[in-house]
Amino acid sequence: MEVFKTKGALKAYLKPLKASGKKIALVPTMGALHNGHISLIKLAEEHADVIICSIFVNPTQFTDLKDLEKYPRPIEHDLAMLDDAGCNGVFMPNVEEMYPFGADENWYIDLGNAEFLLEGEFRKGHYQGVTQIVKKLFDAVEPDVAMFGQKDFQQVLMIKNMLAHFKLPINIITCPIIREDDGLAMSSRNIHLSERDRKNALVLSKSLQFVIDNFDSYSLAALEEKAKSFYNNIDDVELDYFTIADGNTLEPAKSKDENSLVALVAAKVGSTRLIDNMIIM
Ligand SMILES: Nc1ncnc2c1ncn2[C@@H]1O[C@H](COP(=O)(O)OP(=O)(O)OP(=O)(O)O)[C@@H](O)[C@H]1O
Ligand SMILES: CC(C)(CO)[C@@H](O)C(=O)[O-]
Ligand code: BAL
Repeated sequence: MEVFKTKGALKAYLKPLKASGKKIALVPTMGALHNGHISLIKLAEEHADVIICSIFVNPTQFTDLKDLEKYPRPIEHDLAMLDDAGCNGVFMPNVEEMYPFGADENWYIDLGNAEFLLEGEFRKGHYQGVTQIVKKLFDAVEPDVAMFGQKDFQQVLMIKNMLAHFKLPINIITCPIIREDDGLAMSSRNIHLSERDRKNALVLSKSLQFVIDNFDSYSLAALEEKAKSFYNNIDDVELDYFTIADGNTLEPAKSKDENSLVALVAAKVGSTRLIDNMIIM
């Protein structure tokens, strides 16, 4: 497995591969890898010949400095996992490589109204930062396909809107959420959970599963209310939102007949903010 710290070295590696017709997949990550990330690498193997994983903790998408500072960076462990998974190349630039004129460079694109809902409401400007770095990663790799996890449901929508904005010919593949045996969605931030937080964190997947299991039994409003009641009286868990939304607009679903329905949740468990979702249809 090759490791690249600069765009130049990465492009030099990819050029002959592209010239010989190889298809390139990009798997963007912020590192601290787990089996969710590895599932993206494995799925990429079904869509491309050469898999590039990027590891970059992007400062412009963090709205909370403490969250950025404590983001885990176990780089040796990450490289070993990627090598085992059969990844061909890792792009791990530093901040100067991605933001040569400083991380405060200008960036704003219209991502539609969904930018301001859910995560966008609680992490203002987050999706400008995400699309800014993903555009830079796309420019560096010029992949045929790029893999993203459904766990960040809204992120996939925002990246598709960014792609439409720039008319980029990249196939975006959304990968299913990989969970621990007890249902907790894998996340790099899970390592911050204390033993008690780890148990409490199950409320996210349980409340979502409740909606899936009882969808035919209650109205949308009753489903949402009952799911939210899972969060009453759990010490140290603070619900940011629980919503059943239209999967295309992320606006609250008006009826069960929408083309696409998804239940999404974000909650602070102890001091760790987690998100999760389940697609209803
Ligand atoms: N449990 C999971 N299953 C499948 N894909 C996942 C999972 N967790 C993260 N991903 C995807 O991996 C990619 C990189 O995500 P990232 O590096 O931010 O990891 P993460 O675990 O989501 O970390 P955190 O949520 O703490 O930021 C994203 O496309 C994300 O949606
Ligand atoms: C897509 C991404 C790598 C951009 O920094 C990040 O938001 C993530 O890991 O989901
Ligand atoms: N996985 C989404 C990246 C973030 O939380 O900033």
